[in-house]
Amino acid sequence: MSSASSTKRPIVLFGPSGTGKSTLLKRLFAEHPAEFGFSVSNTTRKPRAGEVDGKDYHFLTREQFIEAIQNKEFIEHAEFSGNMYGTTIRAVRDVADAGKTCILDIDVQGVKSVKNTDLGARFIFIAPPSEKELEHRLRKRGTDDEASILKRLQTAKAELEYGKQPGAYDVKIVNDDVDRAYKALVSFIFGESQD
Ligand SMILES: Nc1ncnc2c1ncn2[C@@H]1O[C@H](COP(=O)(O)OP(=O)(O)OP(=O)(O)O)[C@@H](O)[C@H]1O
Repeated sequence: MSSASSTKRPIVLFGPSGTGKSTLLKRLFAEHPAEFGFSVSNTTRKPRAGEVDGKDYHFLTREQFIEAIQNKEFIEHAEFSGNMYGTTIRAVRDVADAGKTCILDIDVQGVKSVKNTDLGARFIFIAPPSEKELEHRLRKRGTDDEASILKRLQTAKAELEYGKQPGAYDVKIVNDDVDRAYKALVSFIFGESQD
């Protein structure tokens, strides 16, 4: 394998809401700004002042977006407040072609979808020390109301179940102590298993 894409295999992080994926990624991007990138999302929302097509988002019409869904171009897509948003396989490949490792922070449906592509991704399951601790972190984070917390905990059960399936991930990192978890993350990402 010699193409840029094959040497920059995307990294998929998944795991229940509140396990600390954003916390770990924030540190990774801060310490290695040139090496990693996020893919540019697609949306049917109108550009806001200053937003650049292809940089902030790929701005599509609803018709274009629906056509792309039908052509199976999306890894994941969803509708929020009347606008469609999604990540395409192409957008992930673009990051590798630009010489960076694409990081995807997605849900289990997205994970399954990436597995059905030839992106050659590596999968990292970020797990909480326990369901109790997960609930504690979500409450402490203070970004969600009670209904949203309960919904996240419900979804978490299914995600933890998925994580038990054989072949679900390449590595599981329990985010008990954030420094330890971060070290495990970096060691896997830069480790020998990269190619
Ligand atoms: N190892 C840790 N120990 C204690 N608290 C942690 C740890 N890692 C993260 N946290 C805290 O837990 C909360 C949830 O973390 P974070 O927002 O990074 O989760 P997430 O997995 O990205 O969630 P979401 O999928 O909802 O974006 C945050 O308040 C964060 O500061």
